[in-house]
Amino acid sequence: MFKQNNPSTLVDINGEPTSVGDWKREKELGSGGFGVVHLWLNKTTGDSLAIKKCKWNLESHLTEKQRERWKAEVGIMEGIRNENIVAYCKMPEDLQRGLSYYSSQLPLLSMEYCRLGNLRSVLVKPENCCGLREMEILCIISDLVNALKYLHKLNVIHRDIKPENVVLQLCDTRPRGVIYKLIDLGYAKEIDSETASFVGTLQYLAPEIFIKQKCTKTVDYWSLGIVIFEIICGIRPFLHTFTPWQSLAHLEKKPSDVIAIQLTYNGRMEFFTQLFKENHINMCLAHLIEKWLQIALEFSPDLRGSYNHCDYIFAVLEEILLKKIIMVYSVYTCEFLSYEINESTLLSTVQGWIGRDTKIPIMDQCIAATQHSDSIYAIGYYNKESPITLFVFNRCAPFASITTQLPALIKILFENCKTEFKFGTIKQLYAHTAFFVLREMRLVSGLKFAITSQFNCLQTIFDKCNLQYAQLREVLKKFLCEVEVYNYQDLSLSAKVYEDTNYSQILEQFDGQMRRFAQVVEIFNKIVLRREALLEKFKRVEAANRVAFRAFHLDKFESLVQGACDDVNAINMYNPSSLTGGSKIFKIVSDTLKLKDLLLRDSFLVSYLRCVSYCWKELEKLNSCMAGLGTTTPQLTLDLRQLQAEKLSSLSDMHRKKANRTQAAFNGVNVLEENVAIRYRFQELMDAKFRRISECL
Ligand SMILES: Nc1ncnc2c1ncn2[C@@H]1O[C@H](COP(=O)(O)OP(=O)(O)OP(=O)(O)O)[C@@H](O)[C@H]1O
Repeated sequence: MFKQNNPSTLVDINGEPTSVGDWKREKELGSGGFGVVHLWLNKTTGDSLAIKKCKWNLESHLTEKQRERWKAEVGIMEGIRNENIVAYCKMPEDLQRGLSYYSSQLPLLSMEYCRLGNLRSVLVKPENCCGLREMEILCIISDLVNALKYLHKLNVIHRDIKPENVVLQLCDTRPRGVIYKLIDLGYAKEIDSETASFVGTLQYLAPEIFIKQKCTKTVDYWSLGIVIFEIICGIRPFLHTFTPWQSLAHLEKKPSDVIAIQLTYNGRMEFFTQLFKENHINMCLAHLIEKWLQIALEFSPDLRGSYNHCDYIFAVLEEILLKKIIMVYSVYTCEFLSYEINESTLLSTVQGWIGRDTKIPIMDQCIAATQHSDSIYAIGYYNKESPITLFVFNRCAPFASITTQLPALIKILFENCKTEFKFGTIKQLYAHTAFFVLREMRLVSGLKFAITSQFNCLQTIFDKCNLQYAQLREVLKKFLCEVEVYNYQDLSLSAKVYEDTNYSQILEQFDGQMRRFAQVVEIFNKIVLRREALLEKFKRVEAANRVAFRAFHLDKFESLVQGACDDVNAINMYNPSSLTGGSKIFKIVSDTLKLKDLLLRDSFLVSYLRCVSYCWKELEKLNSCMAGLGTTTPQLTLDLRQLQAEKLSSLSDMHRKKANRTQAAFNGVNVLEENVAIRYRFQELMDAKFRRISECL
């Protein structure tokens, strides 16, 4: 480290400043073809800046055009204000002075520092070898669309969209705490400029750039398509091991709906109209994105993306992001299902789709949800932030006989274990093995999540049952009170009134009412007994729930995932010969299958699920029975009141007055107990059952 003539600046051996006043060059954030980006930190204020400068040994070799491009980037960046494009930051004067003393004529680009690295560093993680998770993908798509729409509106084409040019920044307001930003507008240029030139990282460039056609916005559509495919599947879609020139001829010949071309293990060229199967997104979203990729990855720039307006391609993506896709986990078939829904999709419609896909008849489907909804519309269960919102169980059998699907390449390896695979295929085999173990672990975690949700739902139904039970008791008590008032008034009547025919008709009706009430009470009696039995059963389920998870062995799945990811890492980094045979893959896959099989056959888990199904079914029956009584009994009460009113109006004024006087006198006394005459009148109705239930009320 040398102190130079500027006293507050320190420089390294190459004459590059490492410290200017309070500012210290902390580390290199990355470098590309021409530039190198460093992190500068102010030790007093804690401020940070990412400063891009031309590589020191390159500057004198740059052509005039390259110099212009460099200056253009700084110029464009200064005028840009978009949350998904890295922000230009004016350099503090002292730092500017210190740095420019040692830098060339080329301007420095000072930007906000995005501390979470670039998208490439996320993609190279072994657990992402077959693509990122859905939520992350949706965030990236949304952020890139926002940035590109903005640039295109300003008539600027980025021309170098690739994972290295997407950086991650912390963001408190985002659910995942991350925002994605585009960097490197070094190749961006105003639309309507001259024909395309070779710029950018070749693998992401639109084909017309290689054949020197006019460069339009559609080059960004192509690169965006390649990036989106890569974040979903983990590899680029078109012959990812070929150079762009090698793939060009094949791209030219590809039909419009082809969104990927791959060499098979035996050297055949395979064309795909769908995403590679080894990815982590739901089927519903996958189909929508496949359709979009068909317009983004159209070979002809004239046809690519533009339908009837220039932002059509972004509008389609935005529409996809707004779609409501409900995620369902079927415990019976141990799989994830996904369905596109809207505000008017009925839950019964979704159940119909589930029935079609899982073969669980609707009447045997038991639906548990992460969020509670009594709505008949499926939308009540939709939650954008939650990966699964509905769990479906088969009341009749915990699990179907499940055959686990292996990735196609692994199947080929197992069927032809003597085949010598090329190194590229072996790498892919390890990636698919890691994908397979990750997927199986996700399915097993889904099952655990399902069981937890089912238990929570059962508890909610039980609480509802208790509430309904208490309400029903109140309703029945109220009815009994009405009866008491009725009898009470009856007590005060003279014999003459009893002979009144109209009145005796009312009495008959009353007797009828009481008989109906006796029936209600009889049902309630059964409810009491059933509820007690269920309470016992529920206590057992509660205790079993705590041990039901012991069969899951998620720790063992985790170590299998770790092992598979370590192998992916090793084969990508240093190509060890120990991994070239298929035995390691065979072991990981068979250990995973064994673990899953043990879980699905676990007798405790199976009987636990059966017991929950039984409780659930019984509770549902009980609740609907109570709901029925809950509506019948108030009606009985109303009818009784009506009878009372009729009775009173059939009495003369004198009798009514007498009745009221007596009522006042007997106020607060339990008439049913005290009055012998009334007890006689209703003794037929107050049979043993009835009295037992009255006591229990
Ligand atoms: N603002 C920033 N915050 C954090 N890291 C950054 C920032 N800007 C750039 N980087 C890192 O530096 C790397 C190189 O930056 P950049 O792409 O701008 O250089 P380049 O020389 O123009 O590259 P290319 O060869 O693609 O033209 C990026 O991939 C990224 O990892």
